[in-house]
Amino acid sequence: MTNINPNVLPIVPIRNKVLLPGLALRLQINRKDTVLIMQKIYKSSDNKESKSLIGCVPVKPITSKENPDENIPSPDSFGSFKSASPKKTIEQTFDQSNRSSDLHNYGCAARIIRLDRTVGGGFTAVVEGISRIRVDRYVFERPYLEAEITIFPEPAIPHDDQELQGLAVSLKSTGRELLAMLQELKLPTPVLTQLQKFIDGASAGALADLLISTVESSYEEKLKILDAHDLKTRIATSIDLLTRQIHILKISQKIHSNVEGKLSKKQKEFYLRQQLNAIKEELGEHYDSSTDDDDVTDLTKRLQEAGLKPEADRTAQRELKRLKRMHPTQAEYQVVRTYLETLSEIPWSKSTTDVLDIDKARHQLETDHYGLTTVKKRVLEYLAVLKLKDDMKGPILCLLGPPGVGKTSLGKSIANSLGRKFHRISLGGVKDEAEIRGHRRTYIGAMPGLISQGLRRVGVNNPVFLLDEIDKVGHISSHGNPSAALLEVLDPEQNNTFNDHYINVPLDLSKVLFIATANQIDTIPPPLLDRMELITVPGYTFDEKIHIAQRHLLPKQIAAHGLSPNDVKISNHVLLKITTGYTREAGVRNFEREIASVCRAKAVEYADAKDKERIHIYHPEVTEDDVESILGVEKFDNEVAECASKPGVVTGLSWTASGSGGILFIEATQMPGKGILQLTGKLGDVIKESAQIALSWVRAHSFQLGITNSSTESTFFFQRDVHVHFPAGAIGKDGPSAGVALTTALVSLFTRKIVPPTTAMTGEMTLRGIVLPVGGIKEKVIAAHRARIRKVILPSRNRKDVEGDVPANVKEEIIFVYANNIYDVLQAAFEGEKIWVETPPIVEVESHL
Ligand SMILES: Nc1ncnc2c1ncn2[C@@H]1O[C@H](COP(=O)(O)OP(=O)(O)OP(=O)(O)O)[C@@H](O)[C@H]1O
Repeated sequence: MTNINPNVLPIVPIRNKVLLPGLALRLQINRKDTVLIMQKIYKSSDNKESKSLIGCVPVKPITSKENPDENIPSPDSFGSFKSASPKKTIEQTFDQSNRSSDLHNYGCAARIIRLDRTVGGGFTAVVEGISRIRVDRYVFERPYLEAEITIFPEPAIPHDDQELQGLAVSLKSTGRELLAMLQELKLPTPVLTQLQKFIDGASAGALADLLISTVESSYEEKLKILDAHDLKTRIATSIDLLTRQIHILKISQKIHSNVEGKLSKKQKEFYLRQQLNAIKEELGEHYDSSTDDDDVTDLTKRLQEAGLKPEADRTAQRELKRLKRMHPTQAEYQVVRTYLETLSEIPWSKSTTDVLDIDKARHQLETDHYGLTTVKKRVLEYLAVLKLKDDMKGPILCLLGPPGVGKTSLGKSIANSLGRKFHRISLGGVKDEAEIRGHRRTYIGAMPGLISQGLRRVGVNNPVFLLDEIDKVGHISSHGNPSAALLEVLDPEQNNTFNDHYINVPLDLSKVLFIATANQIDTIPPPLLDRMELITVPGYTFDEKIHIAQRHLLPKQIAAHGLSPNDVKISNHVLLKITTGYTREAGVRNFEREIASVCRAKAVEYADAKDKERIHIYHPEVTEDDVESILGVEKFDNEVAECASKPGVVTGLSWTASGSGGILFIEATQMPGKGILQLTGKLGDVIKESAQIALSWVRAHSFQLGITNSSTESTFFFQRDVHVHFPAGAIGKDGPSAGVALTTALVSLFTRKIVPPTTAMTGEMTLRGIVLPVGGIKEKVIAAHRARIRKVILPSRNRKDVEGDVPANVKEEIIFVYANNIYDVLQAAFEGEKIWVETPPIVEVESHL
């Protein structure tokens, strides 16, 4: 880190103002330079003393020829002792256009005591003068000015210097005289007390600086005081100026007393307030009111540039008028200012140009994501329509799928392919309608809603908004109904006049391309669902995951860890070990995390070898053993193999709440009792009813299945209780699709016959034993494949789903058995074992016609 040498300081040119030691000044600063200077200052934290020092150097005065208005006394100098106010248009900023040759030779070293952002994106800094400096040589001018300086510490008055002693006494008495005049003006006591304290306590040099800054003087006079590092000259000049001011005050008081009677109470208050501000400002206690004026001008300009819609413009003008009438210390001032700032930042008419090149878009989608064919196809159709019709009206796409399957990154890729800006709005946990629609401005701490904030952030009115986790948005409550607000956002017929309570003028969202994502469908309110076109993004098979890893995740992680593609090589079988042994998910998020851990370890190894100059011993290949030493022992065993076969246990296929498929073990056990069926595992009503149906069917066919000895025996089931449990008890389960698995589990329990754990099943069963089709087949089958299931028993009416949707490699590795009725299921589940003593009756097949 570099130290700031106190003899070399960054130079901040200031216009029309002079900073003197002991005084504070507010500067408006052009952003680009500030960032650079601030970086320089704050980075060099080693040298605390000089840490936040800058040199404030006034710009040379413009001669009256160059600017004839400059030396005309300001009209507000009537009796007041406000310093000659700079022309409002000339800001006391430092900007790139100032060259060293424009600057005065003397300045003041200052410490930055506060830094605030302004509306225009710049900064204002409050600086405190420390000591006079002379600029000896500019070290460089770009990107900001920096100069070698000489510091002039404040000299003490030597005891034997009679002349200086005398001057100091004279300064104090002139100061007291000025104070007496001010007391007559009835200024507030705290200000006067402070001034009194200075006069009594401050050294002559400091007092000269302070008093001079409170009297009316021209820029040139102020520069003269700045140059006067010699005490004698400084005190003498100050006495002159003070005496002149006292004289002016006396005259003005005379006029004032004549006029005062004619002033209304309001005018008088205004007049006194002006004076108070001037004093406070000079004492460094007050904001620079010109800054606020600049704020308003700046706001007006920005509102003009924002191209507001007529209705918004009317509101803006009305509020601007109110703002101008307000005093900045009023609490309401900030509220109105923030509101106008928000209005000016909404992209009313700014938009990006769409790149509607289907071929390019196809290429982009293909490069960013592996697989996901349906989604890509649908997106391209969407773009094609957009190209032909030039209108975004149409259903909102909703990507539905488990976490980590690339829904968010697909959204980003769509935005990229369209050449649009992308913004993600996370709706998970949004319970309050105001979060979508904003708070009314009467509310303390009111803010615009997520949609308006998103527009503000992207700065254009045609971005791609990804409404993430739309299924987690809250429903009606005491805080309103966020999903109803979303409905308005997503409705192409209404969203050109979306009403954000904070903005309070209609916003046009019709150019925004909304894409929603959801993990599950059940919790999406039906009206919202109705507006959206669902595109399912199913979980990946191991094969797909390995492709994704080789093509996307691994190169991404290698680059993220500062390595080059040849520095880490992971073969497919090692990747397979990572995904099977360390992750259990439908998507690839954890897989990516584990790959990142491997890359991190390789990065350390690589850097180490490089440091020791033994790069030749570094091996880019990652072996299975490396994986174990980096990631530890495998977290997940082969799920199915782990489960020993037992009577009463059957592997079912589920569609979990997270939207992914999964396998689940249904456990049934019996005990002596009274014929009670107990069900556990956080089950919904439908699944409970399926269990009842299963038990009834088994009881009805108990003789046929060899469970009871005669078809009339009824005691068997009355002497025992049956308990069925669905493990992972904390996760809610529902739906009819466990019907066949439940029946099989009960048959297995009572017949003591075993279903191999590598056989899984799904399907609804009627009381007559007919097997009905269920949903989510693709996800369930993919999950079964992930869990190394060999045989899957499915309703025969689901055959088309397997044939149409399931990836070929999965189909190759799994045996599918399609069942019309429960007898087919039992036959397949018990793998040809003889399960019935009597030939099963022919079950008639339901007609679908
Ligand atoms: N098919 C794919 N091709 C390339 N990368 C993918 C694919 N699917 C997922 N990824 C990568 O997986 C990571 C996780 O994806 P992303 O964050 O988009 O998941 P998500 O589905 O939005 O999850 P969530 O529902 O939790 O928000 C990203 O780095 C993404 O690039």
